[in-house]
Amino acid sequence: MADKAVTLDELRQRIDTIDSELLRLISERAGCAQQVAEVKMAAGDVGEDGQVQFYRPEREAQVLRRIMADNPGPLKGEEMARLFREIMSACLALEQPIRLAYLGPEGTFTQQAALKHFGDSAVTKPMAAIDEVFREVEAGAVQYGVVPVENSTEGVINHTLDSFMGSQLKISGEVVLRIHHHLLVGPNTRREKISRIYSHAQSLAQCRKWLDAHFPHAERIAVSSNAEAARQVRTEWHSAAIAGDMAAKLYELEKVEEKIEDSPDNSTRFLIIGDSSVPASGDDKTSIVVAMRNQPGALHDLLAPFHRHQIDLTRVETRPSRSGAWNYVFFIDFRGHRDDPLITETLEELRQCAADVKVLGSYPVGVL
Ligand SMILES: O=C(O)C(=O)C[C@]1(C(=O)O)C=C[C@@H](O)C=C1
Repeated sequence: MADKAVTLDELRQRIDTIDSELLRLISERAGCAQQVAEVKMAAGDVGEDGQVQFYRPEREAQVLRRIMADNPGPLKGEEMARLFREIMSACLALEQPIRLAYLGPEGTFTQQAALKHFGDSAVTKPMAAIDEVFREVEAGAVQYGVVPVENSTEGVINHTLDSFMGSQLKISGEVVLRIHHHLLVGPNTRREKISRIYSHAQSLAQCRKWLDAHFPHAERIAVSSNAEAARQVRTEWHSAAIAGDMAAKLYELEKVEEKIEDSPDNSTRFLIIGDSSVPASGDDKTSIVVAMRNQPGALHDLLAPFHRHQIDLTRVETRPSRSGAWNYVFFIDFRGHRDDPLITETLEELRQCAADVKVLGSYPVGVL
């Protein structure tokens, strides 16, 4: 005879017991975090900004990596890490709530990236422009800033690279977000009436083929952000916006069509900027900006130390330097931490041939 099937009531009782256990364990963890705060304060564990370092990016990356590696399933590793991300975010808020500025307005992908990286307990403040995010952090009004730096289809965000040139801020983390664009309309708009489509220029470019195929005659209007596009179309019955989930939710728009981006793996990388250096987490990246003398073979000289030491370059970008016409600087990202002896040696060799080398920061490779 087959085993008696488990009933819904029995399963719910089991879930209740497990939830009580989870509740106890999460509370115990939160109590530990409170003690961590006391230990840090007693030890005077201050960073370069003179403040106690409650937020520890390298430790958070290690916690999340371990959770993903040990996850037994059936939940996916990423899903489990997201749950732990929120637990840690709430634990950090008990130590001291973290304050962030991001490229706004509310509802942008940058806000989504900020919450993905820091969790929902972070206190966030939208800024109107990338350089304002830098200024807000420099002024000490917030501890960290979140800015976009490159998109997989549209390339680098020059404003962000240029802002680093005149700033002493360091990179303390990165977060990569899959970007899904939707065609959104307000409550009184019908699809066949759409004659204008608003979005940020980058998003219009990322959906160009889809727009050519489905709305070849609609006027495309570039505005300052996707969230601004979403705000605008709420009251325009003949208009649609291209924006993401956060903006759709914030402005209560209807999705006429989902995931209209031309490239299925459209993603944007964001940087976390702050005052303090981050110790090694075990899987790190370093970003530097290098000014080369204007002479033949400069690019070769620049890359040679990396090649010699077999260092994995993940990005090389060129930008005009601000010091005069025809002078360029290189933004370089590579695997490894500035405290690794191999990286220290590479940077030393680089300094011998470069006019200037500035380390923007070593930080954990994005986990989520
Ligand atoms: O380990 C620490 O330093 C903590 O403060 C604890 C904790 C956590 O909840 O695990 C919380 C915040 C930090 O950013 C890192 C980790």
